[in-house]
Amino acid sequence: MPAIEVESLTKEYGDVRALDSVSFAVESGEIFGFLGPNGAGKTTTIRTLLGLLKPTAGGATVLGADVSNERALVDAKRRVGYLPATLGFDPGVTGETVLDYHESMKGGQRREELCEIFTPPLDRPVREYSSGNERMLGIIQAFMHDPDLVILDEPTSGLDPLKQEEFNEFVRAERERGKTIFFSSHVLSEVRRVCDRVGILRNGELVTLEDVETLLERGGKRVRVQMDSESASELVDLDGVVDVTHFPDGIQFVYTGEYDRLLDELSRYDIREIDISEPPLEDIFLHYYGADEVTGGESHA
Ligand SMILES: Nc1ncnc2c1ncn2[C@@H]1O[C@H](COP(=O)(O)OP(=O)(O)OP(=O)(O)O)[C@@H](O)[C@H]1O
Repeated sequence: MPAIEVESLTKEYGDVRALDSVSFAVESGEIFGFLGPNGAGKTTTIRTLLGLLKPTAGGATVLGADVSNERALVDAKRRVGYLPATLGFDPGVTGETVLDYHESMKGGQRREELCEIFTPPLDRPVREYSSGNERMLGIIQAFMHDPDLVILDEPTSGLDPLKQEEFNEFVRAERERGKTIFFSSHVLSEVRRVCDRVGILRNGELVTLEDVETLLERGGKRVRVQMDSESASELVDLDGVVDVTHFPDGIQFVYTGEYDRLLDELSRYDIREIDISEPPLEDIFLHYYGADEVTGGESHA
């Protein structure tokens, strides 16, 4: 049984269609990346999975419970952890009190262990917390009852790079323990390091659903060649050459065709230097999002 199953899910807010017939499944024991620029519909999907919003059409199940069946969902949610994008802890109480409250609601068998990895100043009131400390408190809260499924909405926002990496390592270890992680993000590079599969949402529609390796393979290779400009302008006519940038000393492009064809073509020219590398994930996403939206999303990353 999949941990999450979403079937033709549509959600409208008045005239705004935030989700348009979205379908996907998250298998038990995987880290599933849920990606999209701001406003794509990620939070709407998560809030529907948690029973906080009613679908306009279609539906979903979480750990086998229909999200429209309140009673079944309440039972299932005991085995679910949730880290919202906006945390909203009471600013007047200490971190310790926040955790006591959550422990009394759902249990806290992993609380101590988590407080050693993620280290917010528990004796201080939340109003004195940096955004990174507040995020760490949220992470402890989401995992402390050892849930089978954890839903994370932009989990690393506010964390410094070192803590981000510790968090990513922690999440990978959770998968090894058989847990399922739903990882919503618009930080593209982090998804590559952590997730097994990704669903990409754009304007409320699921535009792709595949494993991260395939996504990268389909993205082709980035090729930077130092050569004279006349040869460079001939090279761009080769099938599979896209996203071309000309430089005074040569050319850079993404190549999505057969490698043999590229090597044959290159052998015809006088090449001073060549560098072939994986394109940044951001470039791959250009094909899914369109340039404006990637630029818009990046500024938040
Ligand atoms: N309560 C609401 N009323 C009206 N429109 C809403 C409401 N909540 C969200 N929307 C709209 O629905 C769309 C999807 O929003 P949603 O918050 O789900 O996107 P998101 O992918 O989570 O974005 P972000 O990364 O910025 O949080 C957006 O166009 C948003 O403006």
